[in-house]
Order: sequence, then C-alpha cells, then structure tokens
Amino acid sequence: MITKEKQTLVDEGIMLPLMEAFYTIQGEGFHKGTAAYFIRIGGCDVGCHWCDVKESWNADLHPPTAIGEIIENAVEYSKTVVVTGGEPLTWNMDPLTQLLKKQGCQIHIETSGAYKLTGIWDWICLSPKKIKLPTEEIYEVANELKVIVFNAHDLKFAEEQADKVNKDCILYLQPEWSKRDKMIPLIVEYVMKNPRWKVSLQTHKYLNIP
Ligand SMILES: C[S@@+](CC[C@H](N)C(=O)[O-])C[C@H]1O[C@@H](n2cnc3c(N)ncnc32)[C@H](O)[C@@H]1O
Ligand SMILES: Nc1nc2[nH]cc(C(=O)O)c2c(=O)[nH]1
Ligand code: SF4
Ligand SMILES: [Mg+2]
Repeated sequence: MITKEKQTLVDEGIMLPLMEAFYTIQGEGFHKGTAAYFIRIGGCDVGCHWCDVKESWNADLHPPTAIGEIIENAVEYSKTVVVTGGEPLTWNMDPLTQLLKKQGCQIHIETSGAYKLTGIWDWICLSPKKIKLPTEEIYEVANELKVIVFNAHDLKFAEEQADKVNKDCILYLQPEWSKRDKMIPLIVEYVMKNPRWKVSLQTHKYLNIP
C-alpha cells in the first residue's frame, strides 16, 4: 500500500510507477538501430494475451518514483528517450515530458493509444489493440502505426487502422514473437503486394539485448 500523498503525486504524474529503465538500441519500427534510453512505466489494463511484458501490468508492484529521479538517470545516458510500459498513457505524461524537454531530449512513446493522449512527443509509435481501441485523437498525430500480427485476421485489422491514421503516418506490420515463424512469410508476401506497408521485427530479441 502506498500513502495517500504518494497516490496524489502519481495521479498528477509527478511520481510514476517505474518498472525499469535501461540504455539499449531501439529494436522496432522507424527508429530501429538507434541508441536510446528506455523508461518502462508499470500499469496496463489492455490485456493482450501475447504481451511480452506481463510483469508490467500491475502498477502496485512498481514503486512510485519521482520523475526528477527518472530524468536524472536518463540524461546520463542519452538525449533520445523512449517512454514505454505497461501503457504509459495510463498516467499523466505532461510533467515527465516537460522535464525531459527542458533537458533537450528527443522523446518517443510506445503506446496502444487506448487512453487520453498526454505529454509532449517528438515521435509517437501507435500500436493499436483490437481489445481496447485507440482514442480518435491519437490517429491524427501518430508518426508510425505498428500493428502486431498474431494471425491472418490481423492484416484486416491493420488495414482498418491504416484508414484512420494521418497521411504521413508510416505503416508497419510486426510479427507477434511466438508466432514469428508462421507470420513472417505471410507478412513478407503481404508487404510485397501492398508496398505502403513495411516490415518491423523485434530486432533486439535477435541481438539478445534488452
Ligand atoms: C510492451 S508494449 C508497451 C507499450 C504499449 N502498451 C503498447 O502496447 O504499445 C511495446 C511494444 O511491444 C509490442 N509487443 C508486445 N508484445 C509483443 C509480442 N509478443 N510480439 C511482438 N510485439 C509485441 C507492442 O505492440 C508495442 O508495440
Ligand atoms: N530494444 C528494445 N526496443 C524496443 N522497442 C519497443 C520496446 C518496448 O517494449 O516498448 C522495446 C524493448 O523492450 N527493447
Ligand atoms: S497494451 Fe502493451 S503493455 Fe498492455 S498488454 Fe498490450 S502489449 Fe502489453
Ligand atoms: Mg519490448
């Protein structure tokens, strides 16, 4: 149990339930191959059955951490920061991103878009989920759409989502990790037939890095 005072600070986004933070290489999507500091914030109730960080879901397991402390560590490593989770938009991202901007950081977010968009972002990676669809507002500002392909029907879902994003949004299909051997051939064929899409792989998993 956390104190009422701490809960208020979490509600305001002054403290956040930090699961982990690490310096690595962005493995996915448009910025893959780029060194970045990852901030993984706990808490998500979207509930994707194939989620590769289920340990993040329960926010109570991750200690409320002052955003000043999170940022102090971040800037020691990199000016490119990726905020992920869990679902970062569970929380108010305004205070964290304002502080990161003051430090001159480029700030990226990995999000399902299922909750109100808060925060100042240089890059928004929207990875929509059927079970809890994105809010209308985020389609307008997403820089990349990254649809996870677990089965063939997800290609249909991908097209429906692509119809909703802005015209500059870059479109990616990423195989669900456990189904990659089956889904990669499907995705490859699909992208060759529909070249507005690109392939995204979880390259960090092939590189054996976080
Ligand atoms: C763990 S999520 C956290 C951020 C946010 N909740 C979201 O879903 O976008 C980070 C990224 O990993 C993707 N992802 C999660 N589990 C995956 C899996 N088993 N295979 C492929 N991608 C996965 C998500 O779709 C998302 O793009
Ligand atoms: N290297 C690396 N790249 C990533 N891109 C998105 C990730 C995420 O979990 O949000 C992730 C991750 O966990 N590790
Ligand atoms: S929305 Fe993201 S963190 Fe939440 S369950 Fe789905 S993949 Fe995992
Ligand atoms: Mg990951």
